[in-house]
Amino acid sequence: MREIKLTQGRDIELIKDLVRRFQVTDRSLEKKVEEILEDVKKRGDEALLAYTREFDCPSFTLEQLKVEEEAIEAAITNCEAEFVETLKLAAKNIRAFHEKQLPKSWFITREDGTIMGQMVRAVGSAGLYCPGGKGGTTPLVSTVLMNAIPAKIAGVERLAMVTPPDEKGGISPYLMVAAKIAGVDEIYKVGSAWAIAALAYGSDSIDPVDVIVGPGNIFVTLAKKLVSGLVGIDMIAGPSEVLIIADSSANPELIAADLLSQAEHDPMAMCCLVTTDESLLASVKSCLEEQLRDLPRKEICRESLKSNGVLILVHDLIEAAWVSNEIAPEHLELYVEEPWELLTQIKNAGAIFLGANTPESVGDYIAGPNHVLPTMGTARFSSALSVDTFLKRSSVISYSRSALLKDGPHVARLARAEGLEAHARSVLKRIE
Ligand SMILES: NC(=O)c1ccc[n+]([C@@H]2O[C@H](COP(=O)([O-])OP(=O)(O)OC[C@H]3O[C@@H](n4cnc5c(N)ncnc54)[C@H](O)[C@@H]3O)[C@@H](O)[C@H]2O)c1
Ligand SMILES: N[C@H](CO)Cc1c[nH]c[nH+]1
Ligand SMILES: [Zn+2]
Repeated sequence: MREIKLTQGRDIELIKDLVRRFQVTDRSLEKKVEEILEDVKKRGDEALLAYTREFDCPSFTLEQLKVEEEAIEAAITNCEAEFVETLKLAAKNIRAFHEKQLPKSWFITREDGTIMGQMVRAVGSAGLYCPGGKGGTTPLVSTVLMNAIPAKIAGVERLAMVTPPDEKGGISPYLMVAAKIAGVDEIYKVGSAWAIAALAYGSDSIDPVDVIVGPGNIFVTLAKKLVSGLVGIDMIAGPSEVLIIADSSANPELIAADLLSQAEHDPMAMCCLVTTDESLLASVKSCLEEQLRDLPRKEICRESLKSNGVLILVHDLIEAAWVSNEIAPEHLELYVEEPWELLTQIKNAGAIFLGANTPESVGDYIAGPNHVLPTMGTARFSSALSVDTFLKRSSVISYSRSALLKDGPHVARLARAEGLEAHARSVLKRIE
């Protein structure tokens, strides 16, 4: 892991590559993703089949693309009762949290009788990306709930979920059970950038959607970025990130465990410790080595720590907050004696976890807030997936006769100042 000592105070040069991590993403990846999108736009299902065979399942056929209702029913019948209980508990907490986000339409009436307001409506359809891991080996079941529950609360009529198939062309039955609990309407076994293309442009088998949400690896993330504008997207929810601010009260074993919990997502995951205590750095390093030994995904963790793991020493917690605000991490843990006090210094982070009893994992699965979060520094300007992601607001305006008589001349004056005579006449014809 890289070590940085900010002994001379706020030296932005020393953390520049972390702050600009999105800009330094390999441009050739974006080019590759562009080609995939173009190919799916042109060839539709044929391209989906070719990429799926090349990357996920060599024997895949188009008949396997859509998950049949019978397969979903079988998954539900065969699923362990305890697992269903856990999913239902997570769903309940996620629903309770997101229901609070639902905004209302509103209208105001002026004295002259004009009515104005904002009408909130859900998008018609949403595409939900659920990561499957290489070859569908590690599906993120919890992400099904995080994607679908806010969409349902918003009132989206059609939820189409995509996830990569495994080597045999199947998907985890847990994904199907979660999809059923969350109210997903269609499930397609297709992943990566080509799945995003299918949701954006449509293909013979998959109708296009209005909004695409959900996290994914760098290919999924770049694809979402590129189709954004044609469809809505939630945000740049790429490879996971955690930044932990710790003081001398923190337990190095738990810091190491929390860093590894994100490192295991992806070789591109970013794990960062910012501390005021130099001795903690050494302890965390040895705890990482110790814990890595028997982790099933230790190779992914090692790669992530090697390429994107950083230990930063700072003078005080105010400086730690500055570092974190510059990096704008997806997840921020405040593992310090007075986390609520430190919270007042935090400006940019997707989700913030306070104190020794709040490992980031509780947010991944059960607490209730959404785990689909902005990465690569985009927490500077974007937020967690929410009910809002699936809503649009239309302005509503209704003029009375007396209001038009009063405002009409002003409209005409402004329109003529802009050289737009037709605008002026459309009002004047009504009041003259
Ligand atoms: N930011 C968030 O909110 C959030 C939440 C959960 C997970 N994540 C991240 O989501 C990601 C999930 O990744 P994953 O791999 O488990 O699942 P994934 O579904 O995103 O990626 C697997 C797909 O990518 C394809 N792929 C592999 N190599 C490719 C290549 N060279 N070109 C094109 N496609 C290729 C695979 O064939 C498969 O279809 C991780 O990075 C994780 O950290 C982020
Ligand atoms: N930590 C991920 C968000 O970066 C979410 C997740 C799903 N499952 C486990 N973790
Ligand atoms: Zn996680």
